[in-house]
Amino acid sequence: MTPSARIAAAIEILDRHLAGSAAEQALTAWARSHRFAGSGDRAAIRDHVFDALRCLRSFAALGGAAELPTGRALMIGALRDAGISAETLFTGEGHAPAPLSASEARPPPTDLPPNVALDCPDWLAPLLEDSLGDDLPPVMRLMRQRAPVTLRVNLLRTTRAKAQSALADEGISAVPHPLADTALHVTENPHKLRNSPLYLDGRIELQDAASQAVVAMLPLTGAARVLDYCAGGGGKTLAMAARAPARYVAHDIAPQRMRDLPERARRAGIRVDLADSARVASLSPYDLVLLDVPCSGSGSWRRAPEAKWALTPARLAELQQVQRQILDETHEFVAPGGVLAYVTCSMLRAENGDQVAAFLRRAPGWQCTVQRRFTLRDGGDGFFCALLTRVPR
Ligand SMILES: C[S@@+](CC[C@H](N)C(=O)[O-])C[C@H]1O[C@@H](n2cnc3c(N)ncnc32)[C@H](O)[C@@H]1O
Repeated sequence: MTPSARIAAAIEILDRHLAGSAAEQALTAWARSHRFAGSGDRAAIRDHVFDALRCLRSFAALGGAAELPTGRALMIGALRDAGISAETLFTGEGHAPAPLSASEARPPPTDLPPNVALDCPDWLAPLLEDSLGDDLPPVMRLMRQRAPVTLRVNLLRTTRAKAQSALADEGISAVPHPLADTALHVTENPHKLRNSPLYLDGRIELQDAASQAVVAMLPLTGAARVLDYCAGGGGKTLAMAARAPARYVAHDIAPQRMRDLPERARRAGIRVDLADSARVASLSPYDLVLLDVPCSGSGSWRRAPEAKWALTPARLAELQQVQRQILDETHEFVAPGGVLAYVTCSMLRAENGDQVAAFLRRAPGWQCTVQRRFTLRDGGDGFFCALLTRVPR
């Protein structure tokens, strides 16, 4: 496919998304009806679509969208944002999009309002500013870019240096990431990872660097029993188990999310018990309970940009309620002297420090010993981790 034809495909997919389909669904539907498109075409089109979703407001404004964005406006805006003249690709020739109309060809505004330029929803700007202060503009600028591809090296199976060199032998370049001693930042050929023997035999996993840094903060040494209460796919369960031996118990309100965990654990040389709520209670107390709670995901909007635009004040309030509830229903599982680790991939104070402060007011006999927030400026996704210790009586 030509660059213009890829843009035309992205326009079609974005229009389908703007009409209500999830972006992944719209991409899959397009690929099914265009089987001639090769993997390189599909990857390039996907990049166009996700770039546009990350930068929805600014691209729409640069593309001259009136009220609501359209696929065409987004792609015209994307080209202008990259300093490329849209006329060179919107030629109408072959499979290229139709030439620009007179209104589309009008020069774009030169000074976009700050929330538009930063692709920040208006209602969220004050909340993000309250949380990030002067870091808001640089963090939101980074949020407009693609997320880095980062690996976690399974230290049970290899070392970071050996993994780096084995990857290089396969043509995959990676460099140590400063945020965690297990992290490698992939700088070349990330598309080769899925078929790499290192991935297939459990020596590496895809995992964000800040996510790994959070796991490195957990007091695992000497812990005999560890519960991952919101385990999901089990990324953090596996990362913990690769750091220190213990009995690892994984739970999730939606157990089907953990369906790949046994196979991933087997590949990684790790044992994990999957447990329902009754079993979680019967196995308590735990030395460490990890609560990687559901949240706005504001730290990972680069990877899931639809979530940035879908979040509403009502949904945020609902999430805060679930977070409170999870803290309240699990803290009794922690042994005296043990730790409740409260983690989000959010940068919003309302889901982080405010939740911890409110929990400490509700639950006497607990203290917060460590609290750290990561932003995109640290080199990974945005995360928050607070270690709450149950003071022995
Ligand atoms: C942030 S994700 C977990 C990601 C996972 N820890 C990882 O590292 O791959 C949050 C998870 O919490 C689960 N969840 C939501 N509400 C819950 C609840 N009340 N109790 C337990 N798990 C819950 C969701 O199903 C989701 O899988």
